[in-house]
Amino acid sequence: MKINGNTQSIKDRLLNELEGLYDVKYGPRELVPVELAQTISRISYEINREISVLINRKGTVVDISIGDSGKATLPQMDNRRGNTRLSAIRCIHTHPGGKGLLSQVDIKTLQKLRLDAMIALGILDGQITEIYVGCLNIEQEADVYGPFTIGDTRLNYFYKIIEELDTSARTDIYGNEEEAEKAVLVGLETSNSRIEGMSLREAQNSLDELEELAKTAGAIVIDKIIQRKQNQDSAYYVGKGKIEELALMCQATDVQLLIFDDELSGAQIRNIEELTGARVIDRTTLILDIFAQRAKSKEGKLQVELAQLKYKLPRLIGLGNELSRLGGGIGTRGPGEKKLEVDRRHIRRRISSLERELKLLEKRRIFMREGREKNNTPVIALVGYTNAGKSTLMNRLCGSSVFVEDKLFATLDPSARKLILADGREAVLIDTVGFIRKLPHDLIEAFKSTLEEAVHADMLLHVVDASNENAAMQISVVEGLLEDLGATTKHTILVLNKQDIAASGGRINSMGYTSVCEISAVTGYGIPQLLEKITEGFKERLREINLLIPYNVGWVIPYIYENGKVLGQEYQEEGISVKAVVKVDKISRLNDFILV
Ligand SMILES: Nc1nc2c(ncn2[C@@H]2O[C@H](COP(=O)(O)OP(=O)(O)OP(=O)(O)O)[C@@H](O)[C@H]2O)c(=O)[nH]1
Ligand SMILES: [Mg+2]
Repeated sequence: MKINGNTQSIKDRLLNELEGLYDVKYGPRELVPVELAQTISRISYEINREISVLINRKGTVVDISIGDSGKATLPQMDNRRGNTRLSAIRCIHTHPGGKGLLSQVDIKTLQKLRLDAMIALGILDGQITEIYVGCLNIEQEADVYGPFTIGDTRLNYFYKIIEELDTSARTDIYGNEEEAEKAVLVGLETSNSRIEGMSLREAQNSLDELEELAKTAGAIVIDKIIQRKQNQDSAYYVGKGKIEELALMCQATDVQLLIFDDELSGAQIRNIEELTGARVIDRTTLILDIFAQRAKSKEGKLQVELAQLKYKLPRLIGLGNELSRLGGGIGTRGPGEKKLEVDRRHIRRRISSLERELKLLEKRRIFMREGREKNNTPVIALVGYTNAGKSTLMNRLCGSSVFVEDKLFATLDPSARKLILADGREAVLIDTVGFIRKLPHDLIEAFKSTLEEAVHADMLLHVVDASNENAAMQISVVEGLLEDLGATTKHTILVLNKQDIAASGGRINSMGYTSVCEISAVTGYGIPQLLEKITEGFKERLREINLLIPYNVGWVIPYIYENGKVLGQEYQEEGISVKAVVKVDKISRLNDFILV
C-alpha cells in the first residue's frame, strides 16, 4: 500500500506513519475514527498540505493521498453497486487552514465519486478545531452538517442517513450481489402468561419462526437469544445489560445485524444500534423486506412499498429529534432538520401517489369481481398460514403453474384460475397471500383489498400444514385474521395438507368446520375427495330468490321447505308472493316462478 499524490520532500518517517493507517481496522459505525483523525491532522500540520483518507464501510482504509480531496482516487471503482447507489466509501480529509467547511472541490468529489460522506477536519496548530460532514440527499445535492468536535457521538448517527439514501436506491436490504449477512435474533419472554413454561415456549416458537423469516430474507442466523423480563424495556426492548452482552458478542463473531422479534420504536432502534454498533431491524421490517423481494404484480409491489413507507415515516421522525439539534444556534435552522423535512415531504408525496394508483387498481379488481358475480361463477379462495401449501394445491387442482417455493410468502398476489368441479361446472379458484403471526398492521391494511377476495368468495379452503407441530396455533392465527376481515360465516373446508409427511394421530381440532379433508397436494392423495367436497359444498350453497306462485300450483312451497327456507310470503291477486333462500342446484326447477 502506498501514499498517493504529491509525496515529494515528505520525510520517510511521516510516510511510514501514514502507511501504518492501512493496517488498522476501524469500527464500521465510527464515521470519524478519533486516532486516525488525530494522526492525519498532526502530519498534515507538519507538512502543511491536505491529506485525504478513504475508508470503506467495513472500516478498512483503501486510499491515502496527499493533496486536496479532489486528488483522492477510488482504487477500483466498484461498478457492481450500480450507478444509483453510493460507493460505500467515505473520505476524511484535512484543511490545514483551520476551517472545517467543505470547499467546492470537496462537494464535487462527493458527487462525482458518490461517496457515503465527505468529512473535512479544520486544523489549527495540529489540533482538530471543527468537523463538517457532507452527505448526498435524494436530489443528489450535498447536505452539509456541522460543526462537530472530534469524538462527538452524534457523528455516529450518520450511517443512518447514509443507509437511508442507499436503501432508497434499491428495494431490499440484502441486495443479491452481496454476501449473506450474519445475524443474531433477539426475543423477549414477558411473564404475562400464568402457566409456567407456557410463555417461554411461545417465545421460542416465535423466535424459530423469525429464524425462518431471516433465512428467507437471505441472512445467516448465528444465534438466537431470549431474555426473560417482566416488561419490555422502553429504551432497549430487552435489558440494557443484555444489549451490552450482545455488543460484545457482535464484535467477537463479526455480526452486524440484530433482528428483534417485536416492533421497535425509533428510539429503541437508535439506542441499541448506538450501544452495539450493529444494524438493528425488527420483525416487521424483516417481513416487509421479504414481501418487497417477492411481490410480483404491480399491485402487490405498490402495496408493499406503501406499507414500508408508512412504517418508516414515524421512525424517521424519531431519528430527527437527534439530528435537528445539529448545527443549532441562534437564527440557524439545523441542516439536519432541513434534510429530514425534505425526506419526510418526499415520503408523504410518494405515499399519496401510491394510494391513488392503488385505488385505480382496486376499482379494476372490483369490476372483474362484479363480472364474475353476474355470471354466477362460484369463487373459492385458498387461505391459510404461509407455507401451508396453498399454491401447491392450486397447481394440483387447476393444473396451472403458480409460483411455488419452500420459502415463506411465496405468493403475494392473488392469482385466479379456472377450476372444473366434479359435476363439470366451472368455478374460480383464488390463491392468497399466506397469513402469519404478528403480521405487521400496516401490511394487513395494505393487503386488505387483496385479502378481501377471501371475504367475497363463496367458499374458503383453509389449508393447513398438518405436519407442522404448531399447526393448531397457525389455524387459530388464520381464524383470527379471517374474523378481522369479516369472513367467518363462509362455507369453509378445513384442508389438512402434507399427509405424506404428517405424523399419524390427529391433534387438530376441526370443530366449527363444515367439512374436513385430509390431502397431500404433492402426492395427490385425497384430491378427488376434496373436489367432491367442494362440489357438495356448492350444492349446499343457498341463494335468495323472489317467486310468484299461482294458487293452483301446490308442490312449490313444500319443495322450498325441503331445499331451503321461506323468508316471507304475501297473498296477492295472481298468487302467493314468496321470498326464500334455496340451495343453488335446486333452483332450476323453480325457474318458471322466479321474479327478476
Ligand atoms: N411433503 C409435502 N410438502 C408439501 C405439500 N404441499 C406443499 N408442500 C411444500 O410446502 C412448501 C410450501 O408450499 P406453497 O404451496 O408455496 O405454500 P403456500 O401456502 O402457497 O405458501 P405462501 O405462498 O408462502 O403463503 C413447498 O416446498 C411445497 O413443495 C405436501 O402435501 N406434502
Ligand atoms: Mg403461495
